[in-house]
Amino acid sequence: MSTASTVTPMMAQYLEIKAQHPEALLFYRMGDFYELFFDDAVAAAAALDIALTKRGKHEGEDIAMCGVPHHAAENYLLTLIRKGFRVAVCEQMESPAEAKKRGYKAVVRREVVRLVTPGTLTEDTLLDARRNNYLAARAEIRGEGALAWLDISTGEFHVSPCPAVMFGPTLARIAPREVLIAEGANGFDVIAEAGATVTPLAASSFDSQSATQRLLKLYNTGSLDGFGQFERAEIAAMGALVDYIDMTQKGRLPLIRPPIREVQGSAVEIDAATRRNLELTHSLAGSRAGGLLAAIDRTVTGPGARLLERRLTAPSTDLTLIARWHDGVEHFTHHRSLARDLRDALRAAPDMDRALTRLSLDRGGPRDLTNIRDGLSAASKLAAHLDGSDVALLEDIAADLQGHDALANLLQSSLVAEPPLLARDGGFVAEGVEVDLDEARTLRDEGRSIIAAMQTEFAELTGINALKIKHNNVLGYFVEVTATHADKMLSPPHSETFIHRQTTANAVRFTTVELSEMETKILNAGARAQELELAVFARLREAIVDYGQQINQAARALAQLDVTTALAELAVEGDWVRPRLDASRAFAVEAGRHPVVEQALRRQSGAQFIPNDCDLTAEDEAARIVLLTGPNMAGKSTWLRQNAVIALLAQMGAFVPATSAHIGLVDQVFSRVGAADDLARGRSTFMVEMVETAAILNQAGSRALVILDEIGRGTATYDGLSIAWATLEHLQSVNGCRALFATHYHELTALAGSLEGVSNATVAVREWEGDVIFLHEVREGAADRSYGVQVAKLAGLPPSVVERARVVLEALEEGEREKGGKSRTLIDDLPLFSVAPTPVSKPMSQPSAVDAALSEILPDTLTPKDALNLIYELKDLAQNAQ
Ligand SMILES: Nc1ncnc2c1ncn2[C@@H]1O[C@H](COP(=O)(O)OP(=O)(O)OP(=O)(O)O)[C@@H](O)[C@H]1O
Repeated sequence: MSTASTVTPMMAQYLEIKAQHPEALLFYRMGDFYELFFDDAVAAAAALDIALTKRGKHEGEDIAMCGVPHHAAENYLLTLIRKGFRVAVCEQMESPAEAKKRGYKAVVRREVVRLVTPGTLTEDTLLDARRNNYLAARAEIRGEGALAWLDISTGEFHVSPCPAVMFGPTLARIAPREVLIAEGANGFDVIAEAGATVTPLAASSFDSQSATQRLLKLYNTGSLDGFGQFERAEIAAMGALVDYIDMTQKGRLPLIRPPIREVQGSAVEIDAATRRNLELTHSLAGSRAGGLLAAIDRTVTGPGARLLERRLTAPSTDLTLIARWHDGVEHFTHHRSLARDLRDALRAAPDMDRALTRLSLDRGGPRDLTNIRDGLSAASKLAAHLDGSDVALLEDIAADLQGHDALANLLQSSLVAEPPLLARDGGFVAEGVEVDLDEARTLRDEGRSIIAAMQTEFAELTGINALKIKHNNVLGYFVEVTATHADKMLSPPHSETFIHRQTTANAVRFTTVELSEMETKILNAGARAQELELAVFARLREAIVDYGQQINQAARALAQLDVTTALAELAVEGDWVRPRLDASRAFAVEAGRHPVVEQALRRQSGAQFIPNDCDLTAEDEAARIVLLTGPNMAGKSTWLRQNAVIALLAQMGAFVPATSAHIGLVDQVFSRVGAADDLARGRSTFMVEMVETAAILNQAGSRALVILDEIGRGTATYDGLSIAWATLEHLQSVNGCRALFATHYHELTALAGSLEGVSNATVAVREWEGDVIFLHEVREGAADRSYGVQVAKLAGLPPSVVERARVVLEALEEGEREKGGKSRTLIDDLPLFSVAPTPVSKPMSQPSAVDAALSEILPDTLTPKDALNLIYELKDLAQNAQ
């Protein structure tokens, strides 16, 4: 059977378009629906949980089909993107009527106007207002790597050299949704591990020469030198991004800001494991609630929240910049009512960056125009509030916030207060902006009353009271009189005005030049009003896009103000202090707290967090290490992590939860927890621990802050102890960094005496009636013992097990004392299996013979002699029972 003949022209068009987008689901527009066919339909119906139907046959088989209504498409898109699909949106490029003009059987022309992928979203409904949505690209040229990343929804564009070892850590920091990589290049696993979608591109997208051309064209400039000196790999990565956006947006490029080149070392280096352990943006359980970011976020705008996350995920190493941030926060901690007013005004500031991107892609609506209007007006109000503050950061913010009156006024006078969502609905341009538009709207809205007025006018003119103006689909508007008035109307002078159209049994119908003009006007008025409004829209859109750079600047200033006031609020609310930062190697925190644990304690039990000091101040280039011992649950991990968190908060420009903090700049933070299960990556617990420890020992420099929590516990005692021992020595002698090292190997505490810069600290506990009470106080010195048995008891281990453990422990300790720790003999000596554990509570069985005898005794009836005999009897019974 010839298949070609069975393919309808429409299906042929579908197949042709689909063939160009095999990797995406094709949303094929048919009237008010997007239809999906074949395998796309099957996949989408399952993913969206919608009905799968059939439509005709192809090659003898039913064609599977499903569809989503055009007006609700965004929600469906969102679900599909979340589930990892890409979608090619194919629109009708002409109306069916236009197609017909080309021929009876002509198929409506359709084109893919956009490819929707996780990294190229622009719609508010598809995006999280408080998070950036990055698309990244990694290029490598002759061993030199680079990463470029771009949030198309805001236009932010960054690039940085990125050697292979930094690929994972950088991805962990920026958390892109989608990463482009050359086909056949390395790094797929790293991207997958970072939770991003991998999109392989042809190597030609990464060609640095065509990349340069693309970038020059994008910025309409003759040279890239104005943006900085880039390595070839950086240009290739940026070029690939631009190429991909061109591809997905089908030739429309959004406003992309000039790339900001990040040099290595400008931000604190934090690898993926450290981010996880410190729970910077997500808790260990994977949710944002419970992470540090959620605990410190007091921002009131989406752009502010995004900036806060960028700051926390990449704290600065630039002392001047950090001081500038701290000055701003400090100013608002002293001017609290000003901060409150500013925050109230900020709440009204919409997300200008995202509105601007949509407008530049011609995907915006009237509300994007009013977002810019309201954003600029909020900006100028805020600038007025900031007048007179002599803090450099705030002066710069104020400067960026003002001077936009011309555009703000234009938008103010052109737009209604609350416009509709879609431009084609009309009604967003204010009255009085365009005479023609006002007239068109009057005609459209008041058409009927104008016709009614005309009817009165004609009735008066002809003296025929029964004259009516009517409308039908064949004639349109017409004047109708009854047959009795026909002659009068058909003879002069009226015949000059009224043109005969139709005679029916009872009536005669006419039109007039004025009426048909009016009809055309009325019929066209709606379309014309729409057209005029769209023209105003296009004009305003252009004015905004032309002014894009200044809008971005104002939006950035708003975000900075939001972050600065939010950090001030956090500081006031939690009694946080401004840290002292300098180029020394100090690390002295007094009464530090962990913000997340503190908040959790308050919420759960109302318990107070016990503040603790930390002194890690190092001499010159020497190492400084505190070895922390103490029982489980005492608060070791909390103390370790709170100090790393305090350093990061300080360098992101925040105040810190302490009564004072002096921190010499930190440029790397490493945090490792021993024996963290990492089943997801399929490595054994101990292997993970060692791989991660190796990374620290190989990378940590003298400005690193290292936190090691029970390293070595993933293996046998002596192996673990030896590894912990050697690790500590390496940190001290080779890395020369500042480190906190929590361990349960008490043997290590001896190193404090022999290794320069190593000291002991312990978390204090008190013992009371055999139980342990946690004081959560970190003190100098080593823990005397581990209290593991007591902690086990607290955890609800059966009393018999706890009791047995206590006996074993005592024997072990005694053996150790007597035999110098030869544990093999010690264990041999222990009657480990010779005695069955004593059950503390007896099973609910029959009463014993002694019990039975006792219950039968009636004491008042016994003589003294009987009583004595009974005692002998009971004793015998008891002995026999054993
Ligand atoms: N400074 C503190 N003040 C009050 N409570 C605290 C403090 N530090 C820790 N805690 C409480 O103690 C609990 C245990 O703390 P943490 O996990 O730090 O102990 P740990 O010594 O590291 O225990 P493990 O060795 O078992 O991991 C915390 O969840 C918290 O509720």
